[in-house]
Amino acid sequence: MRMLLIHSDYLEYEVKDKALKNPEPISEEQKKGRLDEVLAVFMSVEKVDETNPDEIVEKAIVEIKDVASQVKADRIFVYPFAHLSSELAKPDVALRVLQKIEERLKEEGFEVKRAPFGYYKAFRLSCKGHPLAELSRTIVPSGEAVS
Ligand SMILES: NCC(=O)N[C@H]1[C@@H](O)[C@H](n2cnc3c(N)ncnc32)O[C@@H]1CO
Repeated sequence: MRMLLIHSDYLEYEVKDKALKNPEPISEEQKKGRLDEVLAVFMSVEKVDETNPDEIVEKAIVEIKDVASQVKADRIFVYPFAHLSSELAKPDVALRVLQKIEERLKEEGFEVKRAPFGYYKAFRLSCKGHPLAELSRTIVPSGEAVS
């Protein structure tokens, strides 16, 4: 999994079009979303993650909690983003991983939104610009090589 973490004044999105034949079903309310004072986490779930999705979820939680504590963010935006890797996991695996990450972050006490999966979306983001405002992380299941 590749993650781009942006500490932001806000992130807002608007669903524009389907990017998959069968995108995640969403309500009218989910077609737009915004969080203020948020750690936006853009995530590409990778093929290698398919060997142990549950482990990837827990490794992602560790990394996100670490950055969130450093930048003092208690809101997280989980953002599916298929542009950080050329070796993407299948959509059904990727969606399950991202749904589980959302669920686990809520269990950890964060306020969380997750942008809809399988769509083209317009988004606006205001990066805070401090030294830790733009970070990336790469995680793989144990025993796998980072490509
Ligand atoms: N910017 C718009 C967009 O990325 N849209 C992506 C993601 O929402 C989602 N998606 C599909 N596969 C993956 C994956 N492996 N990891 C993350 N998201 C995925 O499906 C869309 C088309 O690839």
